[in-house]
Amino acid sequence: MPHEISPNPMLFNTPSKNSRGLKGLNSLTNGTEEFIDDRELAQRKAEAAAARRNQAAEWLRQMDHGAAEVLPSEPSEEHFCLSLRNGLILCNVLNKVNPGAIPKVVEIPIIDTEGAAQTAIQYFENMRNFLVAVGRMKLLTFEVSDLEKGGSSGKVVDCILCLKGYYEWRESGGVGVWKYGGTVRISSFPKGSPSSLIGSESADESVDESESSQFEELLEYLHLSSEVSLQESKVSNALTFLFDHLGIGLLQTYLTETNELDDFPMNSMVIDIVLRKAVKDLSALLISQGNQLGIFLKNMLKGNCKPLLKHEFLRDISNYIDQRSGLVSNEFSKFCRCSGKGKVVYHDIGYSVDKINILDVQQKQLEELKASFHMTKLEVQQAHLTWGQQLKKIAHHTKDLEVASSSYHKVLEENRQLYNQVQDLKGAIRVYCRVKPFVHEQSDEESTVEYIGENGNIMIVNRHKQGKDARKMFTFNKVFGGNTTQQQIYEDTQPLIRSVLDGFNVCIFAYGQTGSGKTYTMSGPDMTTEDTWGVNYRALRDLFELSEARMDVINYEVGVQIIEIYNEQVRDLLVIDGSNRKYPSNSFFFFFDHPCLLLCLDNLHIRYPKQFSAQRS
Ligand SMILES: Nc1ncnc2c1ncn2[C@@H]1O[C@H](COP(=O)(O)OP(=O)(O)OP(=O)(O)O)[C@@H](O)[C@H]1O
Repeated sequence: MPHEISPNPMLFNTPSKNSRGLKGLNSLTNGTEEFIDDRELAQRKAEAAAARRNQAAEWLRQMDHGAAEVLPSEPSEEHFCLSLRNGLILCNVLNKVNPGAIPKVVEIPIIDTEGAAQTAIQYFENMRNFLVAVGRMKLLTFEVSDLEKGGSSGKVVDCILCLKGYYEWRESGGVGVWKYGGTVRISSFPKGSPSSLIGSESADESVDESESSQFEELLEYLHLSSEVSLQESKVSNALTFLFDHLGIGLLQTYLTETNELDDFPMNSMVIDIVLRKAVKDLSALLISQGNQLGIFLKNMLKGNCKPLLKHEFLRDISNYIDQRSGLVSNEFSKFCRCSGKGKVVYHDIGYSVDKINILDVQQKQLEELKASFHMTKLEVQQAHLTWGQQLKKIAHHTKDLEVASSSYHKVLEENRQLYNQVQDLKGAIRVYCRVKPFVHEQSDEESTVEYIGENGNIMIVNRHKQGKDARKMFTFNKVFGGNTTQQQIYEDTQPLIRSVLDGFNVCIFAYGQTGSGKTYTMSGPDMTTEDTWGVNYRALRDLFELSEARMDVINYEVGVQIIEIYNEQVRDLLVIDGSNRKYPSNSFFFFFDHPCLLLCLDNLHIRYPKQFSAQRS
């Protein structure tokens, strides 16, 4: 399949009014800027489009009789699309260009009951067959909707001109390169310079006739041999590459511009100016190349060089073209992109200096961000390292704690045993005496307590007796005087509560005559005031506090039973059913399955049962 040159109308199909021949292009290289307004630009574009459409229509008319009937030589855009919409002309022409490309063309639409819809489907089949065939031939194609109102008729025109170019190329023997809208021939080199490759319309008519005839002689000499076609093809390929490269470069530059900066003036005038400037520079380069090649060839024809054989001549031309292609390619690369860093340069586009600065600033910021990212990464790595070390330390400490904890439990057990041994040594049964102070109305009376010793002795005096019988000494574990506080009373009992939680039974009760202060000592005068709490409350408070403190080690269950012993009758005070409250027998035994704290809440006028014991297990 032949090589096709990119059909960008902005670059390659400059309308004749605005087209520039050799001299016109030269005049653009003097650095003067030419500006046109949007209106003029639009007008030029419309003219160019109409010219191309007319060219396409004319060719279709030549190729197909049917087209000559329905399609005028200068149709309006609407008429043009309308005439082609049924696909009939296009299919017929394509079958002429490439016989058998579309085997079945719907010539006369069948109008049946379903009417227009059916007709449209048949037309559509023509269009579809045409587009498929064109696509298969790797030619320019378009969408069916481009023939509808609002579609891009330019694409349809491109397709037809492309087909035309292909057809002409085939007709001329299918050698070398081709492009629609203008054939590429070696004869166009000297006459129109390489700029003629841009489009057939751009040939400079003012070229010297004598020069032209000299080149015709040259062509004669070369006999349009296949070698010439090969060189022609090489030149065209090189130029095509350059055009493509330029186009992509421009597009990239433009997109980079518009993406980076929101305020880029995106109007068609600016784009047109940029493209025109690019085309101008490209054309200048091509002219320069063409001139040099022209001079080279002229010199050869005039005999300035020594006579060459045909193959030497071809070799020299080939070398020359290779060399120049490389140079031009470098120029365009420089134009579009900086080599190396892929940074876009704008020295050929004056309006973007500010944007370069912005890009530089952004580049700088990016580098700063990279540096800070690098720093953060290092910090994270450092933190990771430190955490790792700390984790190791913690693991080490945890092991130490495990060891310490196991030895702590051993020590605790030892401590428990020693503690309870101390309690044992203090006495399994301890009897304390508390002297009741005089209450208000008794304040004038004389106390019978004559002496209270530190070792638990108390001396009682009977003032009604004389001599030896008047004084009696009693010994207890400890004697508490009349001004002893509730806390002091409890202090000697407190260690026994811990023993209960260590698995020992403890019984605490008060004994004494009526009004001697049993209730006062065991319960206290005022339950609501903690300072006056008696032994019972304090013992229970410690019991719960201790069991709570040991919660992590031991789970204690605390149960309560409250009984009343009165008149040798035992009653369970927590039984709701009154009939069962009494215990069946008069005798009452305490059986301690579990460590027990027996507290006497109130009077214990004991004649206490022989079996009663509060022995420690
Ligand atoms: N240590 C004390 N200090 C001050 N007041 C006391 C003391 N001991 C007892 N009392 C007072 O003596 C009175 C009798 O005390 P309490 O009721 O405790 O005696 P009791 O032995 O329980 O009597 P009963 O056997 O009749 O129940 C109460 O008013 C009490 O407040």
